[in-house]
Amino acid sequence: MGVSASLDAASSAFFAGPARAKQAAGPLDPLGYGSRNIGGNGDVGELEYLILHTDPTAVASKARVIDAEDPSRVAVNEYVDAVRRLACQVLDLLGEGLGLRDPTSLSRLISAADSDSLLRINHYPTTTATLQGPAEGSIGFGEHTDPQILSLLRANDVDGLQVLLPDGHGGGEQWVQVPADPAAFFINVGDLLQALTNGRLVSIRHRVMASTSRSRLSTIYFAAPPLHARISALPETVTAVTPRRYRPFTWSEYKKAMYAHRLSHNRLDHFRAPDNDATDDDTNS
Ligand SMILES: O=C(O)CCC(=O)C(=O)O
Ligand SMILES: [Fe+2]
Repeated sequence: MGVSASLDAASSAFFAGPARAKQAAGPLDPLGYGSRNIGGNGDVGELEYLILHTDPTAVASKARVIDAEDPSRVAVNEYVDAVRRLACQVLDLLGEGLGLRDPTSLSRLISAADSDSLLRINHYPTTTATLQGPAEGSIGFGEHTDPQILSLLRANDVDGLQVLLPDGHGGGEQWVQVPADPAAFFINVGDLLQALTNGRLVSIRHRVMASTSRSRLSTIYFAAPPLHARISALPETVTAVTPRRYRPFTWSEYKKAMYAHRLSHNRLDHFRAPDNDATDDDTNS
């Protein structure tokens, strides 16, 4: 069985298990098992999920819950190793594309031994699997941007993911369905990558709509820097015409802002460079 199939099998078995066993992986502190409650500020969704820290010691202690048969937690560790390598390759290509003097400066942020990266496994149950059951068209996972650097999402063949495309032709912003493709990765720019590239790359708003008939299983690797990492626009992205948009901050500071607000909040707004406020697109009316 391939790396992805092994993890999917372990995840499906975990979510199909008794509530008591799932609760044993929680409570969210903030990592662990959660259900419906998807934010500290009243955000709810029609899903259950498991969040694991990706450092090998944390995987060894927490991944036991989805990998009970396997004492070395092979499924989770192998998956994390593979997606971390893929994330580094994507970041190196972006580094090249952006013309960075050191194209590896982005990937080095996430490959540090103390990186704060996470693995999140979401399970969106069907109507028959839940007591109340989601109504067709209800929100599975509310709109948000991913806060980290890069997200690598893989899901089964059940649709639901949508992205908010900016107003291109005067018709306003539009939610667009991302067709499910179990063989593909959906790669999301996170808020930190937007800040690091001074807004050249944009963290896109997305959400998941619930389905009543088939359950969606998605696995997302959130590539993050170490907590103390200083996030500041790469010098190559700051020019006379594109002045610094955000003040430097640490990932730890950013996480605090994240926990203080609702999921849908635009957290980067709190980190705007002071002298850039007047020149920004949305404040110059
Ligand atoms: O489950 C999905 O397909 C997306 C969920 C998501 O956006 C997230 O966990 O950040
Ligand atoms: Fe997300």
